[in-house]
Amino acid sequence: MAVQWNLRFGIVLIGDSAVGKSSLLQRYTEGTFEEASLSPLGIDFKVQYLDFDPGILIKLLLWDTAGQERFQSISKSYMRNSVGCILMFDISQRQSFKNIRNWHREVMDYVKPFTMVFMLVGHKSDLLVRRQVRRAEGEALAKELDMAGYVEVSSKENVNVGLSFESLVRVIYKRLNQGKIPLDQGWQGLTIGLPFWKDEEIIQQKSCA
Ligand SMILES: Nc1nc2c(ncn2[C@@H]2O[C@H](COP(=O)(O)OP(=O)(O)OP(=O)(O)O)[C@@H](O)[C@H]2O)c(=O)[nH]1
Repeated sequence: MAVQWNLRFGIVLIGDSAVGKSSLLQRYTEGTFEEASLSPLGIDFKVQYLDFDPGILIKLLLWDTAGQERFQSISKSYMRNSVGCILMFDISQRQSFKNIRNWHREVMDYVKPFTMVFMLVGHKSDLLVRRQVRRAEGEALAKELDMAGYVEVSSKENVNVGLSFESLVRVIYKRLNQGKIPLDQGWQGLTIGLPFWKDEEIIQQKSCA
């Protein structure tokens, strides 16, 4: 029987090739880590359910994009199907951090007029001795670009993996409740399934796929 969810959020993982997007997704959804993982041929996705506030089940559609240039047109179409973006760099590769601004600009341009909530992830935090980006720099950039936050994560050592997704989901949920996320018919980024209570009013189903 199909799972009855209240909300469905599309979340896309974006960042340079080899920052660890597939590894983070694998750790989060399957609890495993492999030293060598195959790059998706353009796009891959996983589903995860989150028992959120009491009585609210959120279905996450998690899109794993390929960082390589040749796949970028494919990745773009999935940005529009998402309300959240895990924007990732590798703390041991300064260039991947420098590229965050470009990724951010590209996503913002592409998703207009829809909303995108970003979480900045400094990945491979286990590589402390090879660190090329300070935590304070990550925090400052997330603030400057008005992101939901900055978190340092290691998929290898399983540090802050759930936190990175759940903090993003919490901010999206909060903004939805504040009416800051316009719901357009036909937009797949955020979908309301079973009606749920928000304060005094009930949020009804707008569209359900
Ligand atoms: N030390 C360390 N290595 C990691 C971590 N996460 C991933 N890696 C390694 O980084 C490499 C790249 O990981 P992927 O998950 O394939 O990276 P990706 O961003 O999906 O790469 P593309 O698909 O090419 O865009 C692999 O060799 C992983 O084993 C981590 O938390 N710590």
